[in-house]
Amino acid sequence: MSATLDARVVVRRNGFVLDVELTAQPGEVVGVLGPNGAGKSTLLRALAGLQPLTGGRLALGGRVLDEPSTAVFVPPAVRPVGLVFQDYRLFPHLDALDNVAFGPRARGVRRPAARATAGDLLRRLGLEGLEHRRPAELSGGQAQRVALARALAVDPGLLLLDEPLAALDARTRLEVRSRLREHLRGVDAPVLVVTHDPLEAMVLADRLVVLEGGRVVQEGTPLQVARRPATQYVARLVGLNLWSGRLVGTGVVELEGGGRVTGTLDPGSGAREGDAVLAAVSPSAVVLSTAAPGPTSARNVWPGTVEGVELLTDRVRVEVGGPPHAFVDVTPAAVAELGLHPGQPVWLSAKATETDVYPAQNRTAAQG
Ligand SMILES: Nc1ncnc2c1ncn2[C@@H]1O[C@H](COP(=O)(O)OP(=O)(O)OP(=O)(O)O)[C@@H](O)[C@H]1O
Repeated sequence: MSATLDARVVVRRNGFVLDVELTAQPGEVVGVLGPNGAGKSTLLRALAGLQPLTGGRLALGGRVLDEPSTAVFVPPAVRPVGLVFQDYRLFPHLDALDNVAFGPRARGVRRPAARATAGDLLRRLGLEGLEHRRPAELSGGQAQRVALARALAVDPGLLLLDEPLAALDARTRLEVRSRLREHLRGVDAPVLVVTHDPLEAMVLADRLVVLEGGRVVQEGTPLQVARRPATQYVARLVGLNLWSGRLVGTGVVELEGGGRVTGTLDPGSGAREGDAVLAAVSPSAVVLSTAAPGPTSARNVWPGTVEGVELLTDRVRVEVGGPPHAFVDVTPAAVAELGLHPGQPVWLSAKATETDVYPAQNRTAAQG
């Protein structure tokens, strides 16, 4: 079935308000990212019908599934929605084939036809030969594919996946992630993948929707989001320094927390003097020194104090209080040579060409 998802999901509960507009095309994979408590699960549950809307409207292919104002509510069991739970929730007493055949059976398809559909799906997902294994006899990655097959068996108009790789160990996750990406590419329905893992979202999704506090704070392709984070949360996820302020000259930003930075502003961005803008720079593009740098080509030079030193896999990330506050990546050798420690005064510099300046309201920009 191929249908467009068109929803405004409003759920009010115990002081928490989720209010999200969401559209997705057949074949499009949308990654929903957000910190704990942002409302990701609530959104997923609302789309599946496990959490009724308190406002708004949910339509799939023009058919209304939930609309409180008109008292329309299609119960989850008969919704054309496939859901893959984080822990898969396969029936332990049924083999893979009957787990997958369950959905069509529950919708009235006769056993031989339901099993034939299930067999086809298991083959498509590379599980031929495992039809008669029970969940306990499958690896994590195989169980995940059975859960995906089960969700696809009802030919869903919308496919939802909740943290699809969370139950796997780190080593398996890498392999399963690329396979899952291929499988999701072949689905002829809008697909929503909820995750708090940015890498998972970037790899699996065509488009990202970032939720914070029940609202969409950013939307765009993985590349747009990674290059131009709209909030501190997103900046942390994609590993960039992000400062907000106002544009006071060509590429010059007066920062909210004090100080100025000069960056590169895309002339097509439409930003004018006085506009709220963001400046982003990679921690690897900031240079740290213990003495004031002499003449330098870097337009941004400022003093700060080391607040923390953290070893990443191959680099050391130094947190420096400003203003502006910054994360700086240095080599482990540099930490030793410079004797970096908390409380130490240092100098930072960053080139204007490495500092990206863009309008703060980039939700609409990212959609274009
Ligand atoms: N069953 C519930 N009853 C009442 N409030 C709830 C319930 N489940 C979640 N909440 C609240 O709703 C808000 C959104 O929670 P939700 O689980 O949707 O966030 P999330 O983004 O999925 O978070 P996480 O990444 O931690 O799973 C939170 O404030 C949470 O405390």
